[in-house]
Amino acid sequence: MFEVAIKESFAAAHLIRNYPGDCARLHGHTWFVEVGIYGEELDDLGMLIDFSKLKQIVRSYLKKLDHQLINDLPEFREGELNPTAENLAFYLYHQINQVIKKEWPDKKIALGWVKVWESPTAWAIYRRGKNENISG
Ligand SMILES: Nc1nc2c(c(=O)[nH]1)N=C([C@H](O)[C@H](O)COP(=O)(O)OP(=O)(O)OP(=O)(O)O)CN2
Ligand SMILES: [Zn+2]
Repeated sequence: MFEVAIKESFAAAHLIRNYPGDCARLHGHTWFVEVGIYGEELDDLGMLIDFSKLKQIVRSYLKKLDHQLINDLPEFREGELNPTAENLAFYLYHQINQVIKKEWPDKKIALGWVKVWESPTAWAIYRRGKNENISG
């Protein structure tokens, strides 16, 4: 099995609702996002997926978050997801997975995981479910 990953970043503010401490107050981060793709077969160039193509897809979603207050986005408003690193990884996983499934309907590649770094010392990851096969 091959696996490739790319890393991108964006800057955004958030506050964690109901957090028992400082993180309940508005504050900002430079978030780093890593995205991993896996598959068994390489193309004629010897690539699983072109890094540049994968970066384009990821950037198109990070653009929506860049210089935003994440809590203002519909998916992260009151009553929806609390904007933790875990929930951002979950959200980005499902957004990016839709594109991967649409653009590679032959199922040669699959999204494996999305990792979100909230600071240089803390990250959260959302991984493809153990029971999801490559065509899931
Ligand atoms: N599991 C999670 N824990 C925390 C999250 C999160 O998203 N998932 N988020 C926060 C805060 O948003 C905070 O900004 C980051 O926390 P932390 O790394 O503790 O912040 P510091 O950079 O101030 O940490 P140092 O103690 O200076 O290393 C909190 N927890
Ligand atoms: Zn934070």
